[in-house]
Amino acid sequence: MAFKILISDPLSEEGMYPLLQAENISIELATDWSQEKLANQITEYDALLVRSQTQVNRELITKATNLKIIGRAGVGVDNIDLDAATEHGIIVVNAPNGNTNSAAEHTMAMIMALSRKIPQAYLSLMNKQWDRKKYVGTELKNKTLGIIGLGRIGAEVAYRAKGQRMNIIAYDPFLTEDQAKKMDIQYGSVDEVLHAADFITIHTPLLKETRHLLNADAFHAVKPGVHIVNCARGGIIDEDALYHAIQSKKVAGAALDVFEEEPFYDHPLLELPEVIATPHLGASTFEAQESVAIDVSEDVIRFLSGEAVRNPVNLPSVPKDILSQIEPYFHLAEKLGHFLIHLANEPVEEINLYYSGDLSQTKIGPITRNTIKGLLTRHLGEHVNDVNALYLAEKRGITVNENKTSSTQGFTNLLKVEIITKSEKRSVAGTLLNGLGPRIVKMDHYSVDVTPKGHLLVIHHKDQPGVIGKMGSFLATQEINIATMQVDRADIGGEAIMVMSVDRHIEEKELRALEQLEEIHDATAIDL
Ligand SMILES: NC(=O)C1=CN([C@@H]2O[C@H](COP(=O)(O)OP(=O)(O)OC[C@H]3O[C@@H](n4cnc5c(N)ncnc54)[C@H](O)[C@@H]3O)[C@@H](O)[C@H]2O)C=CC1
Ligand SMILES: O=C(O)CCC(=O)C(=O)O
Repeated sequence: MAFKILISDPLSEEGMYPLLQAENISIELATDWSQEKLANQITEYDALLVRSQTQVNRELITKATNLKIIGRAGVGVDNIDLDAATEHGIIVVNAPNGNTNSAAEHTMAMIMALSRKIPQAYLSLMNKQWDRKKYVGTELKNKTLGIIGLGRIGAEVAYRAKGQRMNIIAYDPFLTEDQAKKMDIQYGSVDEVLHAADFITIHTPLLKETRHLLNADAFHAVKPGVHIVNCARGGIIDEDALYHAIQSKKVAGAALDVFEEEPFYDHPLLELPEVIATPHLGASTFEAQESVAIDVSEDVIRFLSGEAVRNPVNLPSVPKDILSQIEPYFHLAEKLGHFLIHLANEPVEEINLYYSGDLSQTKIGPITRNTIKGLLTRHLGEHVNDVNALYLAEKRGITVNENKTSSTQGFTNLLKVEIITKSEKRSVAGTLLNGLGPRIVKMDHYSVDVTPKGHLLVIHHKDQPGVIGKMGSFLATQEINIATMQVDRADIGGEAIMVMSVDRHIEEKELRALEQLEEIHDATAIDL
């Protein structure tokens, strides 16, 4: 059978070589097609290969009635509607490693161009001016580089910046102090990075939690005269806030490779002389493009020939017959993982899973992997799946232990998940209640009965009369409706918890306002 492959963003010709060599595959280039033409023609194709430009949205996917695989030649899959692809049974693969080096080099080029005002000086020279006073720069040596997101690219930037004799302070939710020490860099919280850095560079994915990570509050906290670099994703910086921070001279300059909306032909930030920019060129080198194109081409060929792919983004790895036996536990496990990671105040070093009752008789490997997936997705994004979850945990130095126990604590099946960080142990346990579905029944040493779905609010507070009333009034003033509420306490008058399910997402600033109430120790919002 011959397969038809459509390539809708420019890919390296050398990188397409595996496809050109493969039997039974024909390629069509659609780099100049409009989104409309793409939507009209997509039904003819078995595979679609893209970079970051093509918007593989639900509308396109719905029309792609023959599509089996989407290959993303690069890391970020935010231009692909993964839920729609999964619903339509289309596998998405990416190339997470091929452009790391180029993106790190581009970041260094941006840092250096920014510190020495090279683009501005070049423009001035092109305008026939020889101005040596205006373009006095700043040395990098002995300056502090703050790195937010120390994954593949962030870590490569750290190595290179050390070569410039910069001091490095970094924050990543998976970075421990020990790991930082081994890399000879300083470990810091986001606030510490903001306060200490002369240059701040971001290398996180764009996630719910990283959207507008650098906002007006963050620019308020930074050192005056800081330089900002973003070669990760537009949207991680609040562009309006950056504009005002530069205008007020709090931020001395910014180097941007990525923007909230791309492409654009006119952008307010580019009217500021302190801003230098490139049109999303981080991965645009011959080497990176060849490498990512080869990686996705090979995965597409593997998939169309019935072989296992190397970089699946949304592929369920569990065979259908096993999945049908464990499916309800599978979902419970992912929710438990996702719930628990929100209780971690420090990087997780160890994850322990305790299976008991009926669960100890089932195949637990896939359930463990889905728990880890639930835990990691919060910070690593949608490319974590049950195929790569254990590998990604190991890469971050997290130990995973599975245990089968006979202690069912009265439930016919129970999965307890425990995380250990440098200074604490947190846990959550869940069960499948016959006829009632999944429930979270323990949070640390407290007993609860919570359906793991929707918007949850977890509060630690002092057990005393009136707290529940105060909470209710506060939420009412924010027009947040409470659907269910659970309360438990350690001792009368001691530490207590409330777990509520509410009708909408609770914003960070609402949580901080809640914590201003005297009896509330901390408030956490979890969307499951
Ligand atoms: N400009 C360009 O052309 C390119 C951009 N990228 C983008 O660069 C970014 C980083 O890519 P990789 O390093 O390959 O990804 P990665 O997955 O290896 O690293 C991302 C890191 O961000 C961390 N993180 C998540 N939430 C965080 C938070 N709230 N605060 C601090 N750290 C957080 C994660 O723990 C992880 O270690 C992605 O957004 C990717 O799409 C990647 C390649 C080229
Ligand atoms: O395809 C490109 O050039 C963009 C690369 C990128 O942003 C990524 O891999 O996340």
